[in-house]
Amino acid sequence: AAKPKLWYFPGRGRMESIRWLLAAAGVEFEEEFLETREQYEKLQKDGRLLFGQVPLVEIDGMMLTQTRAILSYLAAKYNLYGKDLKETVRINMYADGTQDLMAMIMMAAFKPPKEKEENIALIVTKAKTRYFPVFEKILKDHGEDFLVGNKFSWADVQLLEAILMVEELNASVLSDFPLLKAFKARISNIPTIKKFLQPGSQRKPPADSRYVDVVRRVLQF
Ligand SMILES: CCCCC[C@H]1O[C@@H](O)C[C@@H]1SC[C@H](NC(=O)CC[C@H](N)C(=O)O)C(=O)NCC(=O)O
Repeated sequence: AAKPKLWYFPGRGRMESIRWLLAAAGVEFEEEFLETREQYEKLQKDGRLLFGQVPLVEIDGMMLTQTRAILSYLAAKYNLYGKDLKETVRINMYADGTQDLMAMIMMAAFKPPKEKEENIALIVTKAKTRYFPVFEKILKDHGEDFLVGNKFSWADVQLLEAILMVEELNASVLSDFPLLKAFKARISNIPTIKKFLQPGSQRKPPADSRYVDVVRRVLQF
């Protein structure tokens, strides 16, 4: 079968969680990077962007947009979505929470420089007071290796992605969360994830001014 194809800017943004999930599932994918307004307008003209937005993923003969819809499709397709509806809804809750946390980091790149420091401090505080305590408690209460049903799922992939992103802002953010520290080591050692964490993988670096400039140029804002 043809490899899934991802259309997005040359950076993390909303597409990075999709890259993580495909990589965790051991699925190779191709990427088209949007660097010019023309590329974006062509996708629109060709009717490939349902609401005129990216991420866009071509998979199984479909042109998919809407990040959460794509992630849900992939989680189900690669059996990373729980054994029944009760597990699936838990995975959705946890994934939505980590998406909310990562969206703060994603948007921070577009804030004016003078607000950056304050913004980062707020994100780290949110991670330490709202999100990480929840996942530390889940791991403590369940005493299992994974967040849901003691089986590797999309929720585990996204929590690791979020932990690493917050650590890029503050390296000692897990100092009060021993179970999350162990979780990070465990999940990072899953072969498909370990490979994705190696240099040279399709994982993207933190947003920089070049990335912001490309997005602003393509989307003209
Ligand atoms: C101020 C922050 C702007 C961020 C802009 C983009 O850069 C990324 O880091 C985040 C977004 S992604 C690009 C943006 N896509 C979305 O907002 C998709 C939202 C959708 N609900 C999804 O989850 O996929 C885009 O195509 N916009 C065109 C436009 O709506 O006309």
